[in-house]
Amino acid sequence: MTEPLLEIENLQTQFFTEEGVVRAVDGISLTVEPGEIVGLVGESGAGKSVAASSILRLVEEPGEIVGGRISYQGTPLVEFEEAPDGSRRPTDAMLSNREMRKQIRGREIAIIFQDPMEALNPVFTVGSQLKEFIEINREVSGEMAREIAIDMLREVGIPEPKKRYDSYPHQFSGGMRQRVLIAMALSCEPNLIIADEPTTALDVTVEGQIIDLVRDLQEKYDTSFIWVTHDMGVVAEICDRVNVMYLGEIIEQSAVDDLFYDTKHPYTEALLQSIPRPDETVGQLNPITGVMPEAINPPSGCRFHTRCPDAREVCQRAHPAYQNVMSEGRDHHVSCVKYESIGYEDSDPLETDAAQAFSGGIVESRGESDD
Ligand SMILES: Nc1ncnc2c1ncn2[C@@H]1O[C@H](COP(=O)(O)OP(=O)(O)OP(=O)(O)O)[C@@H](O)[C@H]1O
Ligand code: NI
Repeated sequence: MTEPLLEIENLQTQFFTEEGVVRAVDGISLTVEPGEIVGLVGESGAGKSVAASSILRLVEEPGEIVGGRISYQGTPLVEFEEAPDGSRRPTDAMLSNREMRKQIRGREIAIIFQDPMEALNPVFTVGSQLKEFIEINREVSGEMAREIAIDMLREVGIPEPKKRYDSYPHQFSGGMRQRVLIAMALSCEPNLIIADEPTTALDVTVEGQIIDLVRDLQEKYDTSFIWVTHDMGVVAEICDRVNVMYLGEIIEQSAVDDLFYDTKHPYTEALLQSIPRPDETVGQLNPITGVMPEAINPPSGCRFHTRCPDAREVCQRAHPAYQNVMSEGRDHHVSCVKYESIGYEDSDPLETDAAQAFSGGIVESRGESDD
């Protein structure tokens, strides 16, 4: 087997706030193989963006990566060891901030954010920003960088790229701006692009066009992607493998078809139930009941037990192990008490929002964060 392009082991990222410690990413592990599109899916607040920015060590204050390991082609981007006094410190091998900036960001791993207006400066032309990015990250300048920039604009489907080079970001539509960001990410020919909900702000037609574009470019350049989304429909269209996140943890991970056709975790099941289908009216949709609890004080045992239709008494005590249960010979990881022999079968059912909803009761949102 070839070495994975990116390997994340037991990554933990926390925010130290006045209210307490937010365990935004709480021990996730995943790999990205060369040429693969790996999905990271889950509801708002699951920790997807924090996980994505941790990879490039772009976590903002008061956040900090506090544990685990990330390696890119064998080079440690994040790595800790125990100091003689028992505290935790970065290893000598872990890249410095300067090395991250000079060697990794942009050149090896690029990131595309949800909001192109935030990434593009409104006072400079689209072309000049793309050109500058190319000059900083590749050993080219002047006319050569300009030509590469125009080629990239053409490559991502911007019509009349020579003319549009001199346009300002506000003269582009949302979809076109997102194409510019994809051009920017691709322009340094990175091996991995992290795309954090790049199509969420776009309408469905434009979203479809961007997804087609990414699929074509992926085939042409063999770039790997980590695709962050809350939309299982997008996962089905674009991903090879998927990680499902809930409250800072990955609770299921498998090949995309196995996730859809051999679903193991009740949370994944609930996410799949909530995808709108053309043959169903909105009334038939099955939204997931309740809201995700706060990461600052997650539920005991299985973190999903408060909303799980299958929850039993044991689920509020036992934190399920993350284990490989296989789908027809392929790796399929899940953390759910049902797959352990710790007495799920003999345990009494729990009254949860979801259990009530499934028996026809009225579901009340238990959201407390907004009031
Ligand atoms: N700067 C911050 N300070 C404190 N907590 C933060 C900060 N940024 C993120 N968090 C917390 O970290 C957790 C994970 O947030 P994150 O943005 O990664 O979620 P997400 O899965 O990307 O959600 P969305 O789909 O809404 O983008 C949340 O509980 C969030 O409140
Ligand atoms: Ni996010």
